[in-house]
Amino acid sequence: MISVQEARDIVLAQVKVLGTERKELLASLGRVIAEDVFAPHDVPPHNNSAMDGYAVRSEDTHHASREHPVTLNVIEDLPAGYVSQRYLQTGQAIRIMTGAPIPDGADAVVRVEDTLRGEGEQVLILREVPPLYDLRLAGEDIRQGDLILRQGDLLRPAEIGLLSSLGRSTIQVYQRPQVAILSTGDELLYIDEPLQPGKIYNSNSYSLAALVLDAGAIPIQLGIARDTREDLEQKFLAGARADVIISSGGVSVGDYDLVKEMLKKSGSEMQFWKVCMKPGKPQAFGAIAGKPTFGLPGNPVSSMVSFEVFVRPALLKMMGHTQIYRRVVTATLAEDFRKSDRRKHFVRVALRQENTRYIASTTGDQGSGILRSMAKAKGLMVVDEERMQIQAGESVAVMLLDHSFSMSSTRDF
Ligand SMILES: Nc1nc2c(c(=O)[nH]1)N[C@H]1C(S)=C(S)[C@@H](COP(=O)(O)OP(=O)(O)OC[C@H]3O[C@@H](n4cnc5c(N)ncnc54)[C@H](O)[C@@H]3O)O[C@H]1N2
Ligand code: MOO
Repeated sequence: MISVQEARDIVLAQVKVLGTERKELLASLGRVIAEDVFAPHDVPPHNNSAMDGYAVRSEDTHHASREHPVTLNVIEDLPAGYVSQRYLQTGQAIRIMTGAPIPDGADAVVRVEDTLRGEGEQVLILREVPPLYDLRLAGEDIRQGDLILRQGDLLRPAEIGLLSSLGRSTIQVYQRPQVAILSTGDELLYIDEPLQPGKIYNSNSYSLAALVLDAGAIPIQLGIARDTREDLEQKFLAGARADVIISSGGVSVGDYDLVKEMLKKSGSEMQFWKVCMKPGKPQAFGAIAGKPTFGLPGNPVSSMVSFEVFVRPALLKMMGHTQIYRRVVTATLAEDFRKSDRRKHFVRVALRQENTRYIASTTGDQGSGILRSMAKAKGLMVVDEERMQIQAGESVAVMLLDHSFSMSSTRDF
């Protein structure tokens, strides 16, 4: 048997980072940027007002107070988006809106709450302001020439906002792999067919496609290959048009596990593994027509767990991510746990938080066909090969299955 670590090293050594493409800014959300971005100009591009109020010469406000206001002549009304053509002289003010460029001659803003309208075009200043008061200086966010984003950075909503503040409408990002998903087995039905004796619905195709989407890649559901050499061969070769192929089923020792045979024969470079893990012991990995191919086990939970352990990191690597693993946290196990073999176990657990600690409890029957226990799980407790039992209260490592939905909470701050 090969260890999980060895298997993962082989997988990650085989898959390569994909090429890059130019995307419209919003469509790049969640992607990894493939260029260094330098600021073409300052942000904000001009000194501007932080408040609605009056642009003034700060020296004009000396000793101004509610009891002894200073009167200034309002020479202009300046909304955001317009540049004043006037030069502010002593004794003058310009009514200014938040974001409007500071007129030449002015060096501070008095917010409207600290003023009163005077006679005609006059304003009463009710407080003294120092130079630069309520000004936002050009370049205080970003300086022209600054390195703003580096190749390899993840584009989250804040990065999208930042790039748009620089006037970038498109951006170079790493491509997303197309992932062909093939289910094998004569027992499988399409989900819109009526249930028949001896048959089950092809659920793996959907859980795997959803995992692919959730990882940011593009699933292509190839449907069901029947347990015949011809059908398998044809479907696998169709899959090779994608960047990655995933199959489920047909990798163990059953009489009908033709996938194995077919792949060995077709000159594809597949290795069949018994990986020292539970679930997910029988697996295959290699290449068909040069495309990385994962032969995942058929059991519904096993295929999802194997995806988490091997496929997801590989897809993230292909998309240029540098952080390719799920977050692992330390939790306290709420119950006793016992193992009967020396494999690395991935145990479905629910998680709750008590003060600063995570408390993990198993989600019930851990059979590889019990998909409900996966639906209840917030994480996979990883129990190393040699650790045979864990007592309630001991610390364990939990890999979070933390796509955005399951990380939302009913608890507010
Ligand atoms: N004699 C042995 N039998 C089995 C072993 C073993 O070591 N010796 N390993 C077991 C384990 S563990 C697993 S995991 C499975 C893996 O087998 P296969 O990859 O060949 O998968 P299948 O036999 O085709 O199916 C297993 C199970 O999963 C259901 N299945 C398959 N595809 C789908 C699908 N697309 N959607 C929903 N469910 C699916 C299938 O009906 C079977 O019940 O082998 C064990 N046997
Ligand atoms: O190796 Mo199987 O995946 O335990 O169900």
